[in-house]
Parts: sequence; structure tokens; C-alpha cells
Amino acid sequence: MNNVLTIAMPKGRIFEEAAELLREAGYKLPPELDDSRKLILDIPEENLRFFLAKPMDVSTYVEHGVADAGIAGKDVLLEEERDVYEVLDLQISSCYLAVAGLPDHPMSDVAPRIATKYPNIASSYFREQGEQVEIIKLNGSIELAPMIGLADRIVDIVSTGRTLKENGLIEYEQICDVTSRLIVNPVSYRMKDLQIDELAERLSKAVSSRQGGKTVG
Ligand SMILES: Nc1ncnc2c1ncn2[C@@H]1O[C@H](COP(=O)(O)OP(=O)(O)OP(=O)(O)O)[C@@H](O)[C@H]1O
Ligand SMILES: O=P(O)(O)OC[C@H]1O[C@H](OP(=O)(O)OP(=O)(O)O)[C@H](O)[C@@H]1O
Repeated sequence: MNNVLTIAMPKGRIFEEAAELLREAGYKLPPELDDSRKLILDIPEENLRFFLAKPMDVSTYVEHGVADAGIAGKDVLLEEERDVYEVLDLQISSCYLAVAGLPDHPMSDVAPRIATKYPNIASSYFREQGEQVEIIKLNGSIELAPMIGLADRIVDIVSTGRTLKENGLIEYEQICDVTSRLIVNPVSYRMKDLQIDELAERLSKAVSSRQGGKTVG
């Protein structure tokens, strides 16, 4: 395949929403794509190659230039601070980052413990609040930490609020909104400008038509 554009796609919840958006943008993605176990998927008719990656790793592939573009949550971009261009807010996988914990549980005075998948975001958030905290990095089921006495607070994603509610936790502060973004490798942006512009433009039209025609950027 000549001039193939490689796109790192996150496996899991973003994948479905991203594939739907690409289809709305007119890309003919075969139905097999949705439940394939393959990690590299070629779509020769569209000159596209997809890498199926862990959501946290997408920006790594794009920064290293093995993928020209990728789709990543704003949470991952804030946490990883990779050298990539963020070119479009796709308005999918919408959620927010928040500080949560047990109700009526004040933070310890001395180095309160914060459990999170996002150690960099959590550290800078509490630093900006002027609080010295101890960060405990976990990889999932973050809500367990305050329930079993591992942490005073968590910094985690909230979407419907169901996980917090069903585990008896409350939200203390909201940190920032999160949606998925189209990201691009800076060198690819120069070398494959026409293809990348076309991808961004088609996706942007699909996003704005979902919003009743409003322009998005
Ligand atoms: N509950 C949610 N609702 C909506 N979007 C979410 C939710 N949780 C996470 N996201 C967004 O989706 C992205 C991927 O989340 P996902 O849970 O699929 O990844 P992960 O936890 O890294 O993967 P895995 O569960 O395979 O370890 C996150 O980076 C975030 O942007
Ligand atoms: O507000 P809600 O709609 O309940 O969604 C929030 C939950 O979703 C994510 O977890 P995920 O399902 O990815 O599981 P894990 O991070 O614990 O693996 C996030 O870490 C929260 O636990």
C-alpha cells in the first residue's frame, strides 16, 4: 500500500465510538473490524492501517512516529504530555476527572494519600491547591482504595457517577472535562499533510453534523 496513513486506535470503549464516527465520516470500515482480535488491520480501499493499542499507549505510538495519527482521551494526553499535535476534539467518550472519597472523611493533615491511575495529573492538581500529598498509583478499580483504607481520596474518571454511587463514595471536586481527541505526529503532519487534513476535515464534519451542523475545531 502506498502512502498509507497509520492510525493508533484505543482498544475498548473508545474504539466502538471512534469506529462509528469514522463510518459517519464516510470511511468504509468492514464490520469484522469491530470484534477482530488482530492488532494491525489494513483497510486498503481507504489507504488506512489501524494499530489496536491500549488507550494509555496511543500517544506513545504517535510520538514515536510509528503511527501517523491516533485517537486518545484528553486524560491520557494530560497525563503523558507527549510531543504530539492535538488537532480535533472528537466529542466522544465524554467523562470528567474528579477527586472523590468516602463521605465525611476529611483528608489527613499530613501527606494525605491519593490513589489514581493518573499520578501526574493528580500531583499537579494538588500542587496547585498547595497541598502536599502522597500519590499511590493503581491500574484500575480505583474506587476500592478509599473503601479499604488505602487512600483518603482518589483521582479518577467519572461518567454516569454509577461506580461512585454503588460504592458509597462522593465527588469532592471536579478537575477537568475529558473527551477523545485526534492526535498527529508532528513529522507526519508535514510529510502527509494532505491525507491528515482530509482525515481531520472529514471527522470534523462528522462531529459537527452530530451537533446539528455547528462548526467544531
Ligand atoms: N466510564 C467512562 N465513560 C466514558 N469514557 C471513559 C470512561 N472511562 C474512561 N473513559 C475514557 O476512555 C478512555 C479509555 O478507557 P478504558 O477504560 O477503555 O481504558 P483503560 O482503563 O486504560 O483500559 P483497560 O480497561 O483495557 O485497562 C479513557 O482514557 C477515558 O478517556
Ligand atoms: O461514572 P461511571 O459511569 O460509573 O464510570 C466511571 C468508571 O469508569 C472507569 O472505570 P473502568 O470501567 O474503565 O474500569 P477500571 O478503570 O476500574 O478498570 C473509571 O475508572 C470509573 O471507575
